[in-house]
Amino acid sequence: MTKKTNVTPQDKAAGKALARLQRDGGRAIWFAIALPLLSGGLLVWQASTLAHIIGQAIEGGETLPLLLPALGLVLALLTVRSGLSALGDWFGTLAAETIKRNLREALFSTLLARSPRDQNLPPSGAAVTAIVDQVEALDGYFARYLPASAQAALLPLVFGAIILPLDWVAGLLFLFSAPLIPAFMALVGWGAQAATDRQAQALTRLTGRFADRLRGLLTLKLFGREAAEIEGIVSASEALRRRTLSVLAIAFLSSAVLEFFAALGVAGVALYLGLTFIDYLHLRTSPLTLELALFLLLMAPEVYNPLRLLAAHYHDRASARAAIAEIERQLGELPHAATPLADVVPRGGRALGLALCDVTLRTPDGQRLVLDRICCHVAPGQHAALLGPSGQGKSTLLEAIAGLRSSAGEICLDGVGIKAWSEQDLRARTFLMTQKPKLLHASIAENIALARPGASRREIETAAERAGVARFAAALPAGLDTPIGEDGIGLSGGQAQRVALGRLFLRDAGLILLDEPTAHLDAELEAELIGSILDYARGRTLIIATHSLVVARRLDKAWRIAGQSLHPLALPQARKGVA
Ligand SMILES: Nc1ncnc2c1ncn2[C@@H]1O[C@H](COP(=O)(O)OP(=O)(O)OP(=O)(O)O)[C@@H](O)[C@H]1O
Repeated sequence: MTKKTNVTPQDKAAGKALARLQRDGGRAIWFAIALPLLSGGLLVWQASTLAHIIGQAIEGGETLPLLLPALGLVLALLTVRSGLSALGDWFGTLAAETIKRNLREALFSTLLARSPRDQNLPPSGAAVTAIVDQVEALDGYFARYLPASAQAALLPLVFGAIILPLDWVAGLLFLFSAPLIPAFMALVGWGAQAATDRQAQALTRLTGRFADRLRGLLTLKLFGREAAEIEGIVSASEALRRRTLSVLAIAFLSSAVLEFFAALGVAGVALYLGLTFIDYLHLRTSPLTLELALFLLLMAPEVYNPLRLLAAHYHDRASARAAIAEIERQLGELPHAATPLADVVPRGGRALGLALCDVTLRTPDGQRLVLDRICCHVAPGQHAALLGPSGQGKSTLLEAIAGLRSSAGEICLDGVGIKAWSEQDLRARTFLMTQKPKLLHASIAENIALARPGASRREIETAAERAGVARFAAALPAGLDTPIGEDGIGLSGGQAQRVALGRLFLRDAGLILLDEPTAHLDAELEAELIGSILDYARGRTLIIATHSLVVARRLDKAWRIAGQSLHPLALPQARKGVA
């Protein structure tokens, strides 16, 4: 088995990304780091005052009333330090929440800005894990690890430097033993990063598998594959369990190393003080007072405390680096800022003419040629049909015209290449209904209104009427307000198709692209809906991909896709408005 023994370029990149994200924490992160340091400074004052009180009470014979102001000071210091700690924690949480919120916004907006047909888009389960779980894994790094690492780097040295002039033996013991602890911890935790990386990947695999199988639940049930799938999920969970345990084993081992050395250091100081008091050791030039001995004893655990804190949060660093690597593996390089997105406002305007010149389209994976150097022209306001056997490229062509697929050659809308069209203008002026339009988990009315936010109830009802939705919605318990499940559960295939088609009538598109809009409908309903579509598309350009010659005959012209080419078809035209 190969073990990571060096800082890999991936680690370096993750470190840089974390440093960049840290800036999003603003001042809060600096307060989260500075307040515990201040509290650490006050600790020296508190310990020395307490040692003074006990020393004066036992060696100086001072009475309680005389010591009351000092006792009050200790109490005040305790209160202030607790306040500083709580405030530090609060700022740490605030900074971490701000960083996570900004990162989620940036990741999600960048994901939304990409084409849904992008070949490199991660599976939805993996994207959810990256944006929700992996971003959450950064919390401990900013809220706890960063303040703890600053305390571990500074406080033991400061405490050691304060103690050194008071007692050189204890000072040297602290100054030498404290740095040894992180060194040994680093040795023990050498493989921690690799183990945490493996754990993050196992989590993505498990969630990805879960999300995928949930979507295909019906298919699994129909083929009686539930037991096999449970086995698959159990083995993915088992892999995650093993990887989590190996991360925990490293964390426990490095904590044990720390505790061992810290206990040794405190015991060493106690032994040295005890032996000095009973005159076995004579390493000091001046006599050891009770006050000084108490101060040293009180400070001894505090020297190691910041290191203990660092050990407790050390895995947060490994988790954060693994999370960054996993996010970048799934979603690409971390975006610097959120991608500005604005909802498209549907716009009216004249019909858009379409011209294809030597257009070549490949499958999304780039492996196969779908259409080879095709040319055609649809005049503004003309209605055209795309026919052809299954799998020949009708959907691919419609999606390319809508700017969702990359293409070679020239696709021009209104005389302008679509690459020159802004995403906003393209969406505002075109309408594409895909073959499997997505319905959201919302009411029928809300699903239709998706096409025009702010549409009035009257407009939604008219759209529902035109799409043949109103007829079946009237029989539902809440009419158009009836909620539908994910993917149109609760509606028949043809009903779901009509709800999606209802969106067309809320847009004022200059180019309408419909992919088999009547695939699930009987002949009568098909004729009725095509009539409604043609009526609405008067004065607009319309292209319908269909297998139905009846539909194609009602349009102005038709092409047949076959053998990677586009062939004009002369069909006897049906009288407009008549099936
Ligand atoms: N994501 C993908 N990755 C690889 N190949 C794909 C992908 N999507 C589609 N294809 C391939 O592209 C070709 C064209 O598919 P397309 O969906 O455009 O055909 P179609 O004519 O619309 O078919 P149908 O009439 O069945 O809807 C098919 O051979 C299909 O296998």
